[in-house]
Amino acid sequence: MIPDKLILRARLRAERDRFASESESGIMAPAEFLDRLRPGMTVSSYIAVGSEADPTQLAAAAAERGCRLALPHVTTRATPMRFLLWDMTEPLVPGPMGLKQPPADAEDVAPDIIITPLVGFDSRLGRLGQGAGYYDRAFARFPDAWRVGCAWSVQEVPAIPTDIWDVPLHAVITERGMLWHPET
Ligand SMILES: Nc1nc2c(c(=O)[nH]1)N(C=O)[C@@H](CNc1ccc(C(=O)N[C@@H](CCC(=O)O)C(=O)O)cc1)CN2
Ligand SMILES: Nc1ncnc2c1ncn2[C@@H]1O[C@H](COP(=O)(O)OP(=O)(O)OP(=O)(O)O)[C@@H](O)[C@H]1O
Repeated sequence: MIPDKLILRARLRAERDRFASESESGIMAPAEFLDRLRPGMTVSSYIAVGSEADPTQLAAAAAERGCRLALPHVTTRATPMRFLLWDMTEPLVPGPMGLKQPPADAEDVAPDIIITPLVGFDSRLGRLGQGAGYYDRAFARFPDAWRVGCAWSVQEVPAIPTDIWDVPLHAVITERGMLWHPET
């Protein structure tokens, strides 16, 4: 039986905490990720909170290759997440749930690549997030963006339960490398 998303989320957060406290691993940019980057692309990253996998090396690699960086910005669940222009030197401001975000008056941008924090994933590139629907709604708004999840390898499970609104990822990057199906 496929466990319910709530139960799975709680288990995988605990798994992630344990892995992060025991491991020295970091996320590095795999060659297949670097191959996608083109100057002028807009790449949305995120600022890791707690035991989340830290995508800083992915964002830095994108900036080095001439991409513009963006970060997500949220206020309340009723308001869609925005993607705001950011360069790695600009200061961030505290947001809800311990997040660090660009100031609300930063420029809105349309991302070509969305690097997404994951609670869990499966080999079919199914994704489990925080459950607020921020990324699901963003993927519906930017259907042409390349969706790449970032996680620790211990966050992989045999099958993520899917709801009708779930949009699968194109790739997942962990400390072990990149999982994807190149024909997609
Ligand atoms: N680093 C990071 N930035 C992000 C997200 C994220 O998951 N991680 N988001 C993804 O949507 C958006 C913010 N949305 C969020 C929605 C819910 C919770 C949340 O419920 N957090 C739990 C604790 C989670 C944990 O223990 O790992 C909480 O505050 O109780 C956090 C962020 C945009 N920025
Ligand atoms: N395209 C959409 N438009 C409006 N609401 C949506 C859309 N997609 C998802 N939602 C809502 O958002 C919530 C998403 O729940 P779910 O448990 O699937 O989140 P998740 O995919 O794990 O996390 P997240 O998207 O926050 O990273 C659901 O309540 C769902 O009704």
